[in-house]
Amino acid sequence: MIKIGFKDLMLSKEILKAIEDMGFEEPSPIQARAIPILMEGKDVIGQAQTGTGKTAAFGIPVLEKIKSENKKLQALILCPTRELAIQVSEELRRLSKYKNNIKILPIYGGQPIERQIKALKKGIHIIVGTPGRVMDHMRRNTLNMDNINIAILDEADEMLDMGFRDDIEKILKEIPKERQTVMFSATMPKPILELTKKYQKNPQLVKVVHKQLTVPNIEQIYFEVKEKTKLEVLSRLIDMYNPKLSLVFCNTKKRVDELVSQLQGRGYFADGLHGDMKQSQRDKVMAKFRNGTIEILVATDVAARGIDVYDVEAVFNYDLPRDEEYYVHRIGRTGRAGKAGRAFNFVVGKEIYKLKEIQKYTKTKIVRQDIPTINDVEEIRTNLYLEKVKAVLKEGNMTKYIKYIERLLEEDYTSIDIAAALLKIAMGEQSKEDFELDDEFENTGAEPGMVRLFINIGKKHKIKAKDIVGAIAGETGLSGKLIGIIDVFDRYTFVEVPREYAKEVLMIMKNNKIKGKRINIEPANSR
Ligand SMILES: Nc1ncnc2c1ncn2[C@@H]1O[C@H](COP(=O)(O)OP(=O)(O)OP(=O)(O)O)[C@@H](O)[C@H]1O
Ligand SMILES: [Mg+2]
Repeated sequence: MIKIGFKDLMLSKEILKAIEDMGFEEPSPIQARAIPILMEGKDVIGQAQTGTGKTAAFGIPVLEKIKSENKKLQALILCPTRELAIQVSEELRRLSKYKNNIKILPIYGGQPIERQIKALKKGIHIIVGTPGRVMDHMRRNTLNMDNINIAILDEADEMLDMGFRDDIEKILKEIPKERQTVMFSATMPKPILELTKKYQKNPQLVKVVHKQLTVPNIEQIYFEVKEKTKLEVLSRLIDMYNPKLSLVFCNTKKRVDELVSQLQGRGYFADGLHGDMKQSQRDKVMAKFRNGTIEILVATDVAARGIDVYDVEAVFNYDLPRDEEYYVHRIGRTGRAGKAGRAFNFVVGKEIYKLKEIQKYTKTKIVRQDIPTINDVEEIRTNLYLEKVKAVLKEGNMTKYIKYIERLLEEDYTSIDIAAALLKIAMGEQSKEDFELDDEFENTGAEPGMVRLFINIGKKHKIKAKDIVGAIAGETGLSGKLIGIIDVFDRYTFVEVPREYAKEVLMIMKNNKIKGKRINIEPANSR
């Protein structure tokens, strides 16, 4: 088969330049096949696996079709969630970098409608919106749909599903009939294909066929767990694999909130995303996740469709999804654009049958693994350190350090003992086992095995419990789950840490700052 390049797709030089800036070397299969058909003006049903560039597959032809000198609205893209509407409009902005007179506007609920109306008045060529808000504008007559000649439904199956179907129908009825109608998704359940007949004219089915519905570069694993142990298993997996970013799916908003506070309590940088949150809050969380301030995003299925965040290395189905399609979309948040990813599934009791259904539907094998023991976590952690040591050895450049080690060798220590001692320090484990209890740690009122530390955080602080736990975990290198928080009171708080770590925490945190504020920390018995 001849490889098609972007240059073969009859694109304008502005688009080709933007594609190059974005680092796309060659079109993905769905792009190579769908772009020419869309450029011809035909209706398309496009299906291809998650993370394979469907956005640009419809985005590039849309941008090429816009006549920017005409200040009228010419294209409408509908997306199921606000986060996706924002993301798609960002991708279009990047693609239109050198066609900078094309105006693109995302419109979604939660944002003040007046602001959107004002922006619309300036002349917008492409709208990327959620059905609800687009309907809102239609009712207010703030959208002139008369010149739209292409309508795109991203995540078409989800959008046509239940709740949105009426809205979509009303919106499409407002758009002139001689339009192009396009639908894209990674899944196209049969009943939905039948529905498209109603909206599309002689649609071309562009399906990038694969045996599996999910991408092969995602390693898929399941664990048989008890409901009670899910949190512990999740923590161990995160400690073990140390993914840059993780996405954890729960089935309800309540479960999301619960898990977020449990993870924060264990010192992880976690936050939640679900439909009950205010838009501004949702935007903040997404932005923090994209820039890595939040490392674990716990979400309902609002984050399952279309969301493209670069460093998501692991997806957890903390609760198995209710239907098979959602499995495909959820795990598809990792392993995007050819990168590797891992998907972990927690299976409780009879849910194993559900998992079998999922495997049948996706035509993939999800491999069973034993729950990692604390020793496994330790083993993997150690391996990570040893890998680091090897990397430094490979780099060389150690003359300076060799000199120091020679001093110890002269004192009759063996090199193997010295190396072991250094590793112990590097792994933050020095003096743990032979730690002697000082009197100051007696009677602090903590749980058995723990020591309570008093922290004075001063007046008018904006420090939250999770900041404190997070800072202690970060500064001391102790995994956050070893530290418990009691509560943040007016000017002070207590934390509980395991006895063997108390001295170390105290030493490191003395004169330390949390959120830029100097804290005062001491054993709680002196209170
Ligand atoms: N030709 C290409 N070469 C390299 N990267 C690409 C190419 N096309 C798109 N990408 C990048 O791949 C990532 C995934 O693309 P996109 O979000 O469009 O996937 P999708 O097919 O819509 O997935 P989903 O089904 O999850 O919505 C994006 O970061 C995008 O910028
Ligand atoms: Mg997409």
